[in-house]
Amino acid sequence: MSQAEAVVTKFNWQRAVIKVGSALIAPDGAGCRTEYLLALAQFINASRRQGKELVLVSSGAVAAGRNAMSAEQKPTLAQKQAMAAVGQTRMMANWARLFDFPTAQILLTHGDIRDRDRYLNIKSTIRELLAHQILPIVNENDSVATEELKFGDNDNLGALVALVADADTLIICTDVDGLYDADPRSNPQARLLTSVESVSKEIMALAGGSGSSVGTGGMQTKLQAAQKASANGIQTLIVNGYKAASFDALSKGLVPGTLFSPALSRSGAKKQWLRHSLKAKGKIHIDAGAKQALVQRGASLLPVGVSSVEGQFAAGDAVEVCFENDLLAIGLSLFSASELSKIKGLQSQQLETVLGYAGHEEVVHRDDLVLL
Ligand SMILES: Nc1ncnc2c1ncn2[C@@H]1O[C@H](COP(=O)(O)OP(=O)(O)O)[C@@H](O)[C@H]1O
Ligand SMILES: N[C@@H](CCC(=O)OP(=O)(O)O)C(=O)O
Repeated sequence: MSQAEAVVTKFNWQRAVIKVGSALIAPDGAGCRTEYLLALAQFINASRRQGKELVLVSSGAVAAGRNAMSAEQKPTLAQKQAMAAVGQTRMMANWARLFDFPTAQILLTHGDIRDRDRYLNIKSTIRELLAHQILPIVNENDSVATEELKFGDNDNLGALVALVADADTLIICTDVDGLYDADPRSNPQARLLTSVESVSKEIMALAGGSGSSVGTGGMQTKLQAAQKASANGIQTLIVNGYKAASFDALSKGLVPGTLFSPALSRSGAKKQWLRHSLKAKGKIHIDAGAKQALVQRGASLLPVGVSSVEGQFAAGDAVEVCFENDLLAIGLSLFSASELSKIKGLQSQQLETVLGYAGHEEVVHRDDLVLL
């Protein structure tokens, strides 16, 4: 399908994670530039003015720090980690120049996402930054990531961030127009696929590795990310970040590259995850006022509406939310059963005195709650 036909596809979104590859940050293979980031920054500005929310996942720390060190053509892992440590601050300064609102840095390892407490903290941090109109910029914490702690590539990190940030869309900006039926660098006859319903084995087989000197993973990791996102009800777009026209199209709700459909709705995916992947560890019984807030207003569950707690669960565990013994919802509790027993029925401003620390205001945040 031609590029002209490609822009006919439309898409809707409200909260997106935009992943930017090293090639856009460091088009010369080292250092960082704003040349290819201006159109993206304009898109971010325009989208925010429309009330949409964005999180950036930015690669490029290693490339941005490359010039600061004398290293061989093929640096060792330790050298790359040192380059990332230098480059990360340079890259953040480069991003900050593009926006007249605050940006925030979040560096993650795989271990952070696997650890329940850290996972919840990352989730709350992103939520809070978005609520304050601050742009979170995420990268892998390259200086501390060892093999077993590594995401390895920022495409898969992008999919996980989309999940943690509760985004509906993942936009991967790279140096080609989207997914082709063969690597376009080596096959000039390759054709662009404008939409993909499901990331099947056949689709996976189309992807090759990275063609650039700074990229990691090539199209393979982008398809893995699209697969992960799709299974979690998140749509993925792969677009050419070098072209300002890509961002013009995105601003108009048009797809300038390849659109991967979600396998199910976001709420359906959440429900499946909460019901089947996570076994509920306990029950929270709520009063009539809380039931009304949850069902009619889609509100978060606050301690004031909790009447009793059943079972032993830790913060981050899945729990059932019940009203008069009817199962109403399932969600992730931000408090352990013992903490919740102490704060049930209390107003938000009383929590700190009882718990001895200022914690979450909600027991179950509405983003982590599915009505049944
Ligand atoms: N089927 C394919 N369609 C498009 N690009 C492909 C395909 N197979 C391999 N590639 C390569 O993937 C590269 C993009 O991945 P990568 O270099 O890792 O970029 P980034 O730094 O944006 O993550 C393209 O430049 C292209 O050479
Ligand atoms: N964390 C690394 C990025 C690794 C990576 O996935 O790069 P890319 O393929 O350009 O998205 C860095 O900041 O250099």
